[in-house]
Amino acid sequence: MNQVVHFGAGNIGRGFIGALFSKSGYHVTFVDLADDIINQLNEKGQYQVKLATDQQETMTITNVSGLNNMKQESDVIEAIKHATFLTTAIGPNILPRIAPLIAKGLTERVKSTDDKLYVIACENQISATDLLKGYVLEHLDQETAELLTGKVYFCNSAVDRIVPIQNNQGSLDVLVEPYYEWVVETKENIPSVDGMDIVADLAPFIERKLFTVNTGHAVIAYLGYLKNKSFTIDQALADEEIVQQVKATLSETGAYLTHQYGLDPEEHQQYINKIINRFKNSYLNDAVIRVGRSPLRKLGLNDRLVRPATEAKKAGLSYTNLAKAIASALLFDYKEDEEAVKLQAMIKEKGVSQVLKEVSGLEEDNEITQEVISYYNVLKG
Ligand SMILES: NC(=O)c1ccc[n+]([C@@H]2O[C@H](COP(=O)([O-])OP(=O)(O)OC[C@H]3O[C@@H](n4cnc5c(N)ncnc54)[C@H](O)[C@@H]3O)[C@@H](O)[C@H]2O)c1
Ligand SMILES: O=P(O)(O)OC[C@@H](O)[C@@H](O)[C@H](O)[C@H](O)CO
Repeated sequence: MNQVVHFGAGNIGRGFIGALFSKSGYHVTFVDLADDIINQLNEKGQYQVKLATDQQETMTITNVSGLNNMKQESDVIEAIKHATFLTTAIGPNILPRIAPLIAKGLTERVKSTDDKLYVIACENQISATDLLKGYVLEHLDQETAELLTGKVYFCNSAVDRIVPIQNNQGSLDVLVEPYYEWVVETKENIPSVDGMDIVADLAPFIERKLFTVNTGHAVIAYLGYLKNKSFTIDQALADEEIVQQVKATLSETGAYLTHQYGLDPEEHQQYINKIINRFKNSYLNDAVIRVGRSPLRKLGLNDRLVRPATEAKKAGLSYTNLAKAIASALLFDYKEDEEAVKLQAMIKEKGVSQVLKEVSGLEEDNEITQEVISYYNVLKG
């Protein structure tokens, strides 16, 4: 049986990527540091993926097992030696931490086989696999790095499926939305996996996804949080002001995307409408505090808020609603979120303007910065 090593046995790992591989006839070895999940994967060897619909259709995911990367390093290396795919869905900030072990696995693998391995980071970040490759190369000597050529392929990807935080007392089962899209960039003839779409150029796909699904999601999460910290996304969308703000923001990202990639405006509008309907799914129970998580990452230069704003500005397009979205992200002060706590401490110590410079790469005299600050003061009240 073909093998996959997947880092991150969380919501997307179990509810999306692992599930697709299992359904395509692969054995999936999940690698995670959460003992409870790893033990259950090994004891049960299966779990359920349940769709967030009226009927709650359920699929059983089999041929799964788990390894703890902190305690079973040599087993992970062995698994990498025998895999066809190595995937991650662990969070972009964690990639540097798993890179040393992946490097060890690749070092052993290229000594023992010429079989091809496809590495795909399934994270909400532009060029996540390239970033992972860079971290891995830092841990390889020149000779081993050269041996990867023609044997190990690093493919960027875009993943789309809403999987909320699970409310099921530590069970392995995962509730997911029915919709999914997984686009992988490669020119190689890679083994087919049900649900994986191959493209030669990912840029329009990842930007369309990140600057529509994730920008829209962030607007609802941050404005929703300001209205009620315990809102879910669908509850926030019951507020007409938030609906209008999401639509206005997605018109701005839409104008940039159509300008940049020559998308058909009508088709893109249908894509936006479909996504707003996905957000309204009340079965998902998706908390604004999950969607707003890690605001420092989300305020990054290349992420869902700042990049479309800077790109729209460059193209002479409107970015005022994106500036408002950035301002609302700066107000995310959820105490259980490490990055939110850090962000608020930075704002208190240095002021918004300096934070925008350090976190988002926006200079003080940038017109975007000035708009963000004026919205920040209005929203702060
Ligand atoms: N949930 C979604 O709707 C969704 C959709 C598309 C993409 N994504 C992306 O997928 C990635 C994962 O998101 P998620 O929602 O599944 O998060 P999650 O928190 O449910 O899963 C992350 C998993 O990684 C594990 N982990 C963390 N640090 C680790 C380490 N050092 N070593 C090993 N395991 C470690 C955690 O224990 C957890 O099981 C993120 O990049 C996210 O942006 C999420
Ligand atoms: O995972 P994040 O923190 O980058 O973003 C939060 C949500 O917007 C995200 O998880 C979406 O649910 C997902 O990207 C849908 O495909």
